[in-house]
Amino acid sequence: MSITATGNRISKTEVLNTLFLNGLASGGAFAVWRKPKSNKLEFIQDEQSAPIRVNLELETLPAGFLVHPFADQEDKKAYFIEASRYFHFHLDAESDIEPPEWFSTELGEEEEVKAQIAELIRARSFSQEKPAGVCDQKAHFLDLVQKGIEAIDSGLLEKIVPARTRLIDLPENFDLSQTFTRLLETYSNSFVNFFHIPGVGTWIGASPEVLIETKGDQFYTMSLAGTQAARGENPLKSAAWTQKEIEEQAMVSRYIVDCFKKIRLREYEEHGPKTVLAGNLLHLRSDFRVDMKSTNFLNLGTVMLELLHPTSAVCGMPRKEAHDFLQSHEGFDRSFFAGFLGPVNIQEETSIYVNLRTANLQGVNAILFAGAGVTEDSDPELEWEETELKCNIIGKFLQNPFD
Ligand SMILES: C=C(O[C@H]1C=CC=C(C(=O)O)[C@@H]1O)C(=O)O
Repeated sequence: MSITATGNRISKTEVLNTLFLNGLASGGAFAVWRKPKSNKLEFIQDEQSAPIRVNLELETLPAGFLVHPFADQEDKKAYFIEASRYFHFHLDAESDIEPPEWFSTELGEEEEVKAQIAELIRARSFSQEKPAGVCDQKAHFLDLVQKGIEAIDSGLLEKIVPARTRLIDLPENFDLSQTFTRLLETYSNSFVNFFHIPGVGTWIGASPEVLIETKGDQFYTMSLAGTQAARGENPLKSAAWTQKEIEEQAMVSRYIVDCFKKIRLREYEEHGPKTVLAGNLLHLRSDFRVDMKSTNFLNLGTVMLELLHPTSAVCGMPRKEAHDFLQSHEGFDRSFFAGFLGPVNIQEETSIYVNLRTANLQGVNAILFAGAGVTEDSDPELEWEETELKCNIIGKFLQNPFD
């Protein structure tokens, strides 16, 4: 198989293999993603090998891809993949993809290419700067949830979102393009993403949660919480939510409204909550929209990014106490899990997502992450099961993408 001339029919797998191989072989940073409900696959590459960090002033940044860990950063900066190359194509168009000049890379046989990508991942995916910690003991997580419930009962917290990890082996014949393809197919409502920043991290995920989005004059955010497995013919219609889940999601909405209040923003639209599907899971979601022009908040993206992260969907309430609680008791570094990531100023849109349903590739292993919203009515065993479901979202496709 070779991709050479413009006008060639290029399959999805060929495109993905080319993007991953080019990106990993370049020695620089790159990201590949597809936004929720979109058919557009996007690729960005920064060929310089030293990672860049930038201030979070979204409106002044060039086109690029932002990646920020869960933890607050002393310098208030985030990693940035600046677009020295940007490319997109439509996934439903199997033909007539006009590959750009640099795309004309001769690839070998598909099996050989897969093996090369797997080899490069093994060699390049170690993160020296922010290796994610591993904490996968069930007993530890149950104890953590119990401590969270006690902290809520004592009045210290209203809500807490403890997380855990699961360490898995990547298969010998690990197939990154097929894994990514399966995520694209299965999670059409999610932000399917992969990024590699040399020495910093290599992550793959399918996030259902927008943190902030700006398109022209419009600003969007959402509150997402409550989880159950999708069941039956029409899972969206038949879902019933418990009081615990309704309150858990309402707290995330309240957190967003409190942020609006802090900046005296009074004109916003709130829709929901409604039940939404993220692959085989259901969540409760409310959507918020603000007209940045009529409210005279042209930098609302930047302002809200600072106020919202970490939301009470991934940390808890009140924010500081919840953050301190997790630092003291969780037992591992979340690294980029529950941080945020996404494209900035690409075709006048900025879309930043919470980094959920994600895995950190580390050589021959992957670390999966999942958290669960805990309120006073939580049952530790059920919260553990919820994290199992969330870990499976990425885990099953890393281990067996042909299933
Ligand atoms: C923290 C996670 O999910 C959040 C988003 C949606 C539903 C959640 C929940 O039901 O607990 C979490 O707040 C995760 O996926 O690891």
